[in-house]
Amino acid sequence: MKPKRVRSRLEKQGIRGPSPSFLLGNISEIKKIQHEEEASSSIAAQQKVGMISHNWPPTAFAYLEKYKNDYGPIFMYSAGSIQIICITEMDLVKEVNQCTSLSLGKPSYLSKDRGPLLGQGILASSGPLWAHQRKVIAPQLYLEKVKGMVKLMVDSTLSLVKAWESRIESEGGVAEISVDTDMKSLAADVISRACFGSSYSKGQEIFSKFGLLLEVMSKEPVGVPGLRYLPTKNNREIWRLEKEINLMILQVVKDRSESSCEKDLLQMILEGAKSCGDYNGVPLNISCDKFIVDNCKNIYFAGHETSAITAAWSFLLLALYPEWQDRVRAEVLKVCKGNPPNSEMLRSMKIVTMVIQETLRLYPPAGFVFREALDDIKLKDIVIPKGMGIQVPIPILQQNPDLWGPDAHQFNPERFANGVIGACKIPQAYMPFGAGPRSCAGQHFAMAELKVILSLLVSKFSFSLSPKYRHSPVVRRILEVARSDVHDYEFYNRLSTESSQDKFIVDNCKSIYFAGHETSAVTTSWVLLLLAAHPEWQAHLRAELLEVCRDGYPDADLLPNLKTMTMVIQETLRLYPPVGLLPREALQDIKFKDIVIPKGMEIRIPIAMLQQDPDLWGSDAHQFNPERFAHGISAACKIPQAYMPFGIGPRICAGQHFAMTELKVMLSLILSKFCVSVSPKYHHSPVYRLVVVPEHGVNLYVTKI
Ligand code: HEM
Repeated sequence: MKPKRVRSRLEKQGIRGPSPSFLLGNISEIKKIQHEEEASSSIAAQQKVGMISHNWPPTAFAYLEKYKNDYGPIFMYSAGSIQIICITEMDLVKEVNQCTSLSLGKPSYLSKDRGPLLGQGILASSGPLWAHQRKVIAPQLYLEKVKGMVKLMVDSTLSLVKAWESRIESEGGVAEISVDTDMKSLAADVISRACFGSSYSKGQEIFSKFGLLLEVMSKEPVGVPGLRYLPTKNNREIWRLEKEINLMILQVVKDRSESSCEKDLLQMILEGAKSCGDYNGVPLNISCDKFIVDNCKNIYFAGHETSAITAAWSFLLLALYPEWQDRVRAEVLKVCKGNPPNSEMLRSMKIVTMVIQETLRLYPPAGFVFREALDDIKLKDIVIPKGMGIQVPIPILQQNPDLWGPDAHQFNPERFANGVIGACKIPQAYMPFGAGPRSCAGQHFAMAELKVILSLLVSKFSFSLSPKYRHSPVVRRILEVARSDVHDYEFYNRLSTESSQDKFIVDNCKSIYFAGHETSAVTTSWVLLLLAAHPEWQAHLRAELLEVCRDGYPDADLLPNLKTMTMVIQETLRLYPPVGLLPREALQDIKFKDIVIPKGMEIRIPIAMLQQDPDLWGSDAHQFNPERFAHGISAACKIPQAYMPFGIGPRICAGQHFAMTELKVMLSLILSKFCVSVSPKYHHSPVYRLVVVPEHGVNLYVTKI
């Protein structure tokens, strides 16, 4: 049904929402609301004075808060071609959760726009195909089966315990550990063992590629018509990874003999694939191979990052609330008596359970329960038209003070002492694992895994917060409908509007920060990378520094004598100019040479291309050769005006002397103390994101001289 008709049917029933624009719907507006909120977020403000607030949903979902205030607890909005009704009213939430009709399915964009990740597996499918998959997969994750998997969870966690023990010892008793990274590897190990049994190392390889696919796909918005078919660089990478992953999974299946007695999740998917022809006589239209591949990917997707991030949040909260850390440790010691936990012990851990429940309330990994009306469907007294997406925002409901009391934004596991029913006025508002027939099939698995991880690590280690930690929960929009990128447009718009005095001050502070921050930072990184790749120039520079500065630091008088340094920076700025394009707009008709450029036309000068044009710079234009600047810019290039890393003309960078001084000071201090070489992890991929940046960062080996 056409979006306009769908909306008008809901409008007639009193449901309102912002008017959508053609093609993008409310995507641009949503993006703007988010930008504004994130810039002035109270979380950021509190962070500055060293406080951590758990009330993050109003920032991460600022657009939903705004629409809720403007249009009431049930409202609609539009994300590209997708029409969505968002429900925060509990009576209707309950109806959605209790609805068992197959007419309420998963949004079709999940298997379309997110096809390479989810395909038609259990997470994304609907109707009889989902019902068949649920019947195959869910029983394998029931409590009884999970009991048999506790040992593999313990084995994985004990490997991490060993690794942390030796690290802490080598670092003198205290180590600063990036817990979220380690939790990701641990959860990947657990799910690989559970899914692939004895072939789990192959599984790990597959899933590490899947992690890459996830990362590439998180850059792609959903809901923008036709986008997934375009052969963009990102899409081509997605297609390549998808093909590789699918082939690798099928190879593991092929290697597994017919008579395999494995009891892992893959085996049960293989069994299920044998009967994937029909469900109660309804043909399912899915090949065996696709059934297997998509469900392997779904289980990994559903069960990896969710558990990893929950474990990481739990440790953060325990570090923030040492009294709860002590209570967890005391309980584990009492229950396990120094032994690794088994399923019986896990069942007796009340405090650990409460801490996990409270963590999942404040930081639920899934932002929404998503559904789609596959037919017109009546929920309470609202008929939701076929094709409408339905969203229930989990974090907003789980921190609603009307439901949870005045301490709704605080960490207080005690509220779960008498279970979920004792914790919340309407217990159905607690839904970290979703609700109803489509609730998380792996929740017993996840709870067991989290209890194993927490109990083992808290009994062996004590956690406190590193001063480097910055609290900034964000929503990675993998499954949520997206907002397209209008960043460049907004940036230039903001620079050109000056009205009040305050605005003048605020906008110019922001402009100076924007203009002077990332540009200098990224140039320093590129210089260091180029010097790491060209050790002969690194040696020249170091010799110059010794000669000019002796053992001292460079001061204003010495800096002009650093000739080699200037050449190296100039050559870096030629090859990697942070500002790749110079934009202008004709505010009136304007004549250049014999071309009249009409008012309103944007003009772009591609700096990066001009600075590597062999006709201007010679046959070594693409090579790093600072020598070309030995006699200044005019000798380096046939037409010196083609060198414009700082722009050109009356609008040339006002901070170029500041930048050159900053670069020289930073580089001379770094290089006089350290030697750099390229790490094998470095992957060269310069990309243009407002400034030209190394896509995967710059990994260097740094050794002290
Ligand atoms: C803390 C950890 C986890 C959280 C918070 C979580 C949360 C969720 C949520 C919110 C859903 C969607 C429910 C709905 O739409 O109503 C879901 C679905 C699902 N989860 Fe989990 N999950 C976790 C771990 C796991 C694990 C470890 C596995 C597998 C081993 C798993 C397997 C699944 C599956 C198969 C589904 C699809 C169910 C269906 O559509 O029928 N999850 N999960």
